[in-house]
Amino acid sequence: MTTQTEVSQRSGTDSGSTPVISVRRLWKVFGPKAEQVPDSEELRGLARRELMDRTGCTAAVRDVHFDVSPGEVFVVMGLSGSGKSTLVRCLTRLIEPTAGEIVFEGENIREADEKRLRELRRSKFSMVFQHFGLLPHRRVVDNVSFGLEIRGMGRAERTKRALEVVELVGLEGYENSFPDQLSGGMQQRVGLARALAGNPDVLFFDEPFSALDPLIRRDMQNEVIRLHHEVGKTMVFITHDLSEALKLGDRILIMRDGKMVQCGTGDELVGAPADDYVREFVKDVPRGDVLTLRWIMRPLKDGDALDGPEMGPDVVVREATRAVLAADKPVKVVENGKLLGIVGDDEILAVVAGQEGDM
Ligand SMILES: Nc1ncnc2c1ncn2[C@@H]1O[C@H](COP(=O)(O)OP(=O)(O)OP(=O)(O)O)[C@@H](O)[C@H]1O
Repeated sequence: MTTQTEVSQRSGTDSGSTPVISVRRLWKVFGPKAEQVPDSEELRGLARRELMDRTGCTAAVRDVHFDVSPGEVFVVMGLSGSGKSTLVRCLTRLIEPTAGEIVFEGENIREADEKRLRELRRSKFSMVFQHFGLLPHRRVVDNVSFGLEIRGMGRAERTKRALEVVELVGLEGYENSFPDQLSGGMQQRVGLARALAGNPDVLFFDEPFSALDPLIRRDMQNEVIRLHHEVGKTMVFITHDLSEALKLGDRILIMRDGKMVQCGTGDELVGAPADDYVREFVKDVPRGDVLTLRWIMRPLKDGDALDGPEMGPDVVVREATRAVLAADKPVKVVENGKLLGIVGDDEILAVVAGQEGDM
């Protein structure tokens, strides 16, 4: 079994690359004299209700810190009111943070003046919201090129770029339609195309698919995965849906009452939930779909046969099940030539049986 220390080592500053976004001690407090809350040892620790009674303030984001690596899909998840939207809006200063540090590509965003912020929002960030915000009197291609027009790009060039991204999001043939002639899923594709048109460094998604029917929603999730493979953008994605978070996120930050409860990969959340809140979130997740062999392997024992097949520690249990059960010797879990542990029928069946027990 992977230990807690190994987990926190793996979920620390990850790949070692310079983060695109680095957040430290971030606070957003709404209410009178908000700035006194993060500075006061006494007020900082108060629960929501008490803080409201004492100061009239709500701490929507409390002392949050994380890094987002280049090309990562970073998901912020939590129940309604946990502070997800406020947190993500603070990153681009659509909401002004109360305290803390936000560094974007080496630049302290909190020090940016209005002009610089406008530049950043035009050229580096894009947002996709649940409400598409499309301009009803403009055709798809003109909706998509709208941001480029504001930047002062000429008609021919912006139309060319818009047509490229319209094709990228699978809307070829609908360039000249008006938004109200499109389904919800297609309108959200226009929203995606519009966000991609300016070739931003980071895409922010605020619950973009919550209003869509489940099947369309699944299509759009697959679309984001496909686009991520194709364009490799860094993405910050808000959702309150764990299955969406697990499907899309390289890492997931779980929030509760403005605080970060846990930040890690899907298998870390499912394999080592930080507390009962996270445990409750992940309790219905089919463990075999998320956990990897690293989580279920056991140490080598005297008498173990060592001539079984080899697999990597990051193979998902579901994908390994057939091969492990078919082998007449236990599978050796090997990483960089080093034997990490053993997985046999018992380890696999414990996960599969656990899953059945949960259903
Ligand atoms: N402008 C505001 N003034 C006062 N309180 C606010 C304001 N905006 C948000 N809040 C409070 O901050 C907390 C976090 O809200 P936020 O909208 O960020 O949560 P959320 O997790 O995004 O929720 P949802 O999923 O419902 O959008 C809530 O208690 C909310 O009432």
